[in-house]
Amino acid sequence: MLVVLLLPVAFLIAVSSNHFILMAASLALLLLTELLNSAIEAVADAVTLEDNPLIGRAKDMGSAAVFVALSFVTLVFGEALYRYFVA
Ligand SMILES: Nc1ncnc2c1ncn2[C@@H]1O[C@H](COP(=O)(O)OP(=O)(O)OP(=O)(O)O)[C@@H](O)[C@H]1O
Repeated sequence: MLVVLLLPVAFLIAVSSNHFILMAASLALLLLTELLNSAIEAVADAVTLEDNPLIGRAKDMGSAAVFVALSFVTLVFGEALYRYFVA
């Protein structure tokens, strides 16, 4: 959802085609990690819904991957918005 909303924003505030590609790539990375995290969660829940330290670890690492991708989106879009509105 966030990805769909931010893509037109990227198109509007990008200063060059390469800049737009960087922003679109950061969104694609976020979408990829979200999909893989959801896949890990689905497989983990299919294996067992009971408490299991390894499943907990797998889900934590999936969430951490999403956090890393989200941080990158924040960095890329933060810089672009700063450049557009302030600089
Ligand atoms: N079967 C399990 N065994 C041990 N720990 C679990 C198990 N299921 C979930 N957990 C722990 O609870 C946390 C939250 O799990 P949950 O399945 O709700 O994922 P989530 O990160 O909330 O998912 P979403 O990305 O949809 O918000 C996991 O990060 C993990 O630490």
